[in-house]
Amino acid sequence: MSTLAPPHQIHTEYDLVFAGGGTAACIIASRLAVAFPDLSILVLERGPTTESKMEHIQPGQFLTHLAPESKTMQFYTSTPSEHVAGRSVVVPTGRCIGGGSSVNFMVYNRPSTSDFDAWEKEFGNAGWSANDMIPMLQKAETYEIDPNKPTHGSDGPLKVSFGRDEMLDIGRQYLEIGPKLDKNRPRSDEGNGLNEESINVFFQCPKWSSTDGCRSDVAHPYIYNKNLENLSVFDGCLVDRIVIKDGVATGLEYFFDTRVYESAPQDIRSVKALKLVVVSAGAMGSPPILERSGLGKKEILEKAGISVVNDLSGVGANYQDHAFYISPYIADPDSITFDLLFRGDPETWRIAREKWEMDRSGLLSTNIVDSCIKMRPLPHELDELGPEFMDYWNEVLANKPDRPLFWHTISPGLPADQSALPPLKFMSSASILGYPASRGHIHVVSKDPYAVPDFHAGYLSNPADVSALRWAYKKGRELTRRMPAFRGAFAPAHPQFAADSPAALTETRPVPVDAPNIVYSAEDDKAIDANIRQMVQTTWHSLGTCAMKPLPQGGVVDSKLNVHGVQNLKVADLSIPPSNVNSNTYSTAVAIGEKAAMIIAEELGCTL
Ligand SMILES: Cc1cc2nc3c(=O)[nH]c(=O)nc-3n(C[C@H](O)[C@H](O)[C@H](O)COP(=O)(O)OP(=O)(O)OC[C@H]3O[C@@H](n4cnc5c(N)ncnc54)[C@H](O)[C@@H]3O)c2cc1C
Repeated sequence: MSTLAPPHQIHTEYDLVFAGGGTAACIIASRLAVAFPDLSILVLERGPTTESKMEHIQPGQFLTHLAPESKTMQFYTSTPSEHVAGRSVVVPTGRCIGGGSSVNFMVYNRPSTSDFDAWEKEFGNAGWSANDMIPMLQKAETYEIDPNKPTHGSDGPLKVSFGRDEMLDIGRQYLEIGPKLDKNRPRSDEGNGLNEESINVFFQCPKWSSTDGCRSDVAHPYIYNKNLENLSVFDGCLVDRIVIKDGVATGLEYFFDTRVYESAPQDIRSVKALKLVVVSAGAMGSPPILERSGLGKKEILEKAGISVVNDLSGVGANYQDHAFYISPYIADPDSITFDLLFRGDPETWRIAREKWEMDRSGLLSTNIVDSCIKMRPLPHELDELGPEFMDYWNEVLANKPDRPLFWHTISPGLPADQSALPPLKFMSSASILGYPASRGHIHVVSKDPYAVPDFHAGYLSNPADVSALRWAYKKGRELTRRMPAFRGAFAPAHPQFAADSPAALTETRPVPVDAPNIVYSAEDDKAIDANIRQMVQTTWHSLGTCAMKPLPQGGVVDSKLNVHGVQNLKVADLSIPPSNVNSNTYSTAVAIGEKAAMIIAEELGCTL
């Protein structure tokens, strides 16, 4: 990590200037730089460079970025909330060139057709339906698993594969036991077909990595490996605000970020954008930049001492994530899991490094998710979810059969703070809520770009979300207790059931597949709900804070990504989805990046 003054030679003007150099930004900037060799493009990223760094190349290093002292992650602490047992949840986001793509867990998952269709039909955004967006997904990827599979891509820059090695045994057991336990949910070779057929099937989970054991970030294929002369991407540049004159965005003001360049002078610098400013700082980074520029809700800006340029009430509102609920179980000590790697065990790391260097195999060549299911209640299961779930069901899911309620896996290891864990091997039953009903916000509280924002994650403020995760707990537990590697629940992280309850955590060996399911009492359900509120955390899928909607509905950008009421200013990243997408969001950020590049290219007079 460099701590010297930045060596950058940043000119005073460029044609296009980007605030943020993450997933969407790298794609847009690269596509435009290739299409328009005469255009000068600048990307200012606050985090460090990622070029050729092993922690961004070896997939198995994903958890290292979440260490508290990490310089590649920005941590946002939410205000304490009664809905999560008085806790302040922490939401990290990628903070480096490549953004989330360079630090994420590489789980490959794609939205449902109805997710994109809603953006067009329900929010009036022409050009954003699934028919428009599926080609964007295809353009970006090479689906190494089967390049000819419908809706997948065959020659895009991002590689998708099952990784270098065979699945780890816990992933294999999940795929074997799941369909045996649940006859209505068979195994399939496609869980990402974006349609109804991909729901309620157990499938091997693809990864955003190549068969040669490397992470598929955006920074390497779109930026570093292309070496484009008209594209400058600079690290350690914290964008403070957009310069807006007479309703037109004319450039950016920025500092050199002290977390990357400790000794850099802290004077404010400016750069002109002759044609366009693109804010692409992610769902947590874009609203603060807009607000510091006077674009936001009047009352919030005035309270922060910022002059209002345009009263846009939607900036920073509508915050969404996918609530994540992990229930850890103890695994057979002979299982292969990530736990020793997570704990930093030197011998495990030595072997993993040797394997990766030898033939790109081993734990460092993979992530922690080998198999999964996108689960949706069947008609006869709806009663199990309770009455407070039904309004939500009718509104969000009932008429959209391609939407899951949650995504589920059982992972070999426990990706958590290791300092508090006993030296066991774990398997984690993990559920990610597809379309949480709860909403939060992120707003600035002052002009200072280093000031901690007012962030409220909003998790579980709607009881329907708790009902969904309660059901997920029960489903996950039934599957886990039948897996051969099961050696009992890790009780401190589970609901505190009464000792005489049939739900008490007494089992220490697997039960037969045809064993009866556990019957939970109303008291047990309360214990589960309390545990959900204690345990729920981020899935790192922040989105929706500069929603693409009409202004009267609280929209921030229009369907061409123009900020309402300002010329030459677009937002393009995961802040723009007006509604959520089923599960892991990298693919959606990629599709938005490809779409934004197309929109801007068309406006500049060329078809991509
Ligand atoms: C830990 C983690 C695990 C994840 N796991 C998965 C997964 O397994 N599968 C999946 O599909 N998705 C996953 N995701 C989510 C996915 O990676 C993100 O949703 C996606 O990358 C977001 O893309 P984006 O372009 O919107 O923003 P980002 O990629 O976050 O880019 C925004 C960039 O802007 C920069 N920035 C912010 N403010 C400023 C400023 N003021 N000045 C300059 N630069 C600024 C940030 O540093 C960042 O680099 C994960 C994310 C994280 C953080």
